[in-house]
Amino acid sequence: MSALETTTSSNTSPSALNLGSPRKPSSDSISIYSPKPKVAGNGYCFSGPNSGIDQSANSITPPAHASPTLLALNPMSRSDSTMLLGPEGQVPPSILSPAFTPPTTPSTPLTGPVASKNPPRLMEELPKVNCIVRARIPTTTGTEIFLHLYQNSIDNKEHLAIVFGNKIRSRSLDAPREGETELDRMIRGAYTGRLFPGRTSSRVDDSPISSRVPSRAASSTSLSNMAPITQLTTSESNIRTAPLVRIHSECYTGEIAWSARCDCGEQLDEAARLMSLDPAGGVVVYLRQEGRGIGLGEKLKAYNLQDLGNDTVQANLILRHPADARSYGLATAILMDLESVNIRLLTNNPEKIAAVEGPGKEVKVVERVPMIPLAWQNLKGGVTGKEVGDYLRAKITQMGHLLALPVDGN
Ligand SMILES: Nc1nc2c(ncn2[C@@H]2O[C@H](COP(=O)(O)OP(=O)(O)OP(=O)(O)O)[C@@H](O)[C@H]2O)c(=O)[nH]1
Repeated sequence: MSALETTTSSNTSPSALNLGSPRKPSSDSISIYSPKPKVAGNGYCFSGPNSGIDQSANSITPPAHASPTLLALNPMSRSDSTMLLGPEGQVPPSILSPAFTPPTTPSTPLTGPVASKNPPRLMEELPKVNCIVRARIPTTTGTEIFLHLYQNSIDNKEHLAIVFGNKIRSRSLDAPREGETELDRMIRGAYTGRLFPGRTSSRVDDSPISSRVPSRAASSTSLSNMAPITQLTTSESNIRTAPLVRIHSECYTGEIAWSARCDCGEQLDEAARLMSLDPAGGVVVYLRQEGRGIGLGEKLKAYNLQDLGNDTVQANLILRHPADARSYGLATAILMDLESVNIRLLTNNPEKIAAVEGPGKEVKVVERVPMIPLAWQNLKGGVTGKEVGDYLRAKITQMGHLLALPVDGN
């Protein structure tokens, strides 16, 4: 199913997929922890020599780039821990991973001003990015998008920019490459207008007017679903011309596997819908930061910990990951490459707003556009169920997301 279809997760309730509901930790579930730890002071130690656990791993030291959330919620420093608890009310080391697994996207210590509950991890220097190919994608909704594939100087992942509208261009893509022919340029997508059989020049849009990229932005399609906006300081005209931007972290489960544990698929669809209607165009910067940067395997472990009664933040911490292992330097660099430096950012995440602006304020968020879950607006197509409700609540209460809980508390 296309990520742009608005019905991705709508009718997929956990019960329809025969998923069990999360269990609260009970004395029964505690008994599965093996070997049984012996409490020593505030920590644990093992009596058996074959525990298989590195003793030094029993004290949890947050990684260097851990956000203050991690420090605050470090299970061994919390007297009121509500996490998966051992017999003495503490986290049994048998469920702690023996070592911290580095996040998949590098992050660096904080340098910028603190503007949110979880201060942003700003890279001291922006990574270098290079758009190596771009292609037109006609989509199932009728909107045409231009998919830009990026290489970068800090990881080997293929991060993407999904561009809506025909005003936004990549500087690195358009730059001439030594020795290339016009055909080479067209093959890598460095052309203006659109391709058609027999086209010979990349630079001149010699296509018939009737075949130019259709724009739904100019149509009279209703914007009634559009979320209310929170205005930041800048002139009205700046806001009107700034493209709508979504910095979206990869979520295999929410975008491909119909998961109703999160609203990621819904957010991607909604961002695409809004951008397809916006006269200023839009960009989805799609970062390969699965599981808030911890990777799919670790996220799946986190889901099991959530079914054992922990919330999304606690599960990460038990696995010795930061609550959020992402950084956004790549997004900043990609937006600069797309010459989109004044942006309207679709997010509820205060950390993302501050971080995407970059260490030298290379990008400016002139407006934040909230992403209110569709179900909370009584709109169709939203993800519903206990798991997504718990997840959204934890993002508000634990991660400071700028979202008001619905009045009925669901
Ligand atoms: N570790 C972990 N990652 C999750 C979980 N649920 C979703 N994710 C990942 O979280 C990322 C999406 O982040 P969100 O917190 O939804 O959104 P955000 O980007 O911080 O904020 P918004 O811009 O407001 O959506 C994706 O990479 C998902 O794979 C979870 O329970 N645990």
